[in-house]
Amino acid sequence: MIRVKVPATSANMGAGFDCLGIALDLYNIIEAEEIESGLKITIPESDRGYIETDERNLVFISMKRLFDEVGYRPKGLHINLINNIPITRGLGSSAACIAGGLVAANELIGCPLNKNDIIYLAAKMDGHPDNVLPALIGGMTVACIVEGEVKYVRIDLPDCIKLLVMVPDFQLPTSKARAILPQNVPLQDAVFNISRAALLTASLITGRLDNLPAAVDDRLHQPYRKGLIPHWNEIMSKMAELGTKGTFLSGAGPTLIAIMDKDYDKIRTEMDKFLAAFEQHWDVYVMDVCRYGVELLAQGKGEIVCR
Ligand SMILES: Nc1ncnc2c1ncn2[C@@H]1O[C@H](COP(=O)(O)OP(=O)(O)OP(=O)(O)O)[C@@H](O)[C@H]1O
Ligand SMILES: N[C@@H](CCO)C(=O)O
Repeated sequence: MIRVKVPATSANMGAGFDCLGIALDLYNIIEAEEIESGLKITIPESDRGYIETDERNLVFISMKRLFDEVGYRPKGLHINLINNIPITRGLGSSAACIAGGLVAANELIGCPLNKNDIIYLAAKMDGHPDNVLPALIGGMTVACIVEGEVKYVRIDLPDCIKLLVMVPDFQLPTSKARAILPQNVPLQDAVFNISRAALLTASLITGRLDNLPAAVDDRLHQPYRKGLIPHWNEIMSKMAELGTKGTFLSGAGPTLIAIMDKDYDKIRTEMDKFLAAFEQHWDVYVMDVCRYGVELLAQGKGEIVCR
């Protein structure tokens, strides 16, 4: 039996559409073993109706993709899923299936693929590397796909940074949140975003946290998606008033994330109270960045897979 622990992730971080991402201290566990025949997928009772338990399950699809890639045919497969990452909320639940499923399959058959093979396969499956890469290697990642390879840098953020993660009680499929984006954007909007994505990355590397509220601003996706998030403007104003270092839509939404460098619990309590006035229910968490990405769990100990 292989056990893999894979983190939630937040893509885009405002301006870095499809290229920036960060791993969060919140995990799913995938257990997998080869059995004599058939496919058996077990999931938590609370996920019934949300997650498929047949060949359409994304963990199975990802494992099969790796087996096909190396020409391996398992006799049968048992997959057990322990899920903590909210589904379809912009916290990389699908990327966790892809990253965790590929790593579990690779480990199950003696690691025929190396780290870079897995990163590329995962990015191809998800269509962009901004969730799967931090899920695999942890930290904050900057990445693009170039000629059959993912070119990337992994960044450790300053220790004082924690994230306020605000998860509403409704789902927003990535497919729906991508379908509303325009196919072309004005040159000024492209310049607006590349300048801020570069500023965000450079500021996080050098500790210039004062730049962050401006650096997470975006014109490529949030202006189109914010209509899908009730009370967007009020929430953004409140976050600025509380002195956070910038708030952004997590991935395709609907979760919102604020960067904090102090007063973590005070801000969480304030936001909890503020959001309670709205008709949707919001769960509000303070989360650390996950530094290591996917881990192989063996006898209670974690082993980092993608060093
Ligand atoms: N634990 C899981 N097991 C199997 N399938 C899952 C699991 N979690 C998510 N999925 C699949 O992924 C789909 C959600 O993917 P989607 O890209 O819409 O949201 P997300 O990954 O949570 O958000 P984002 O990509 O914005 O971070 C679900 O509908 C389901 O098919
Ligand atoms: N970059 C992606 C992340 C969600 O998969 C998006 O914003 O659509």
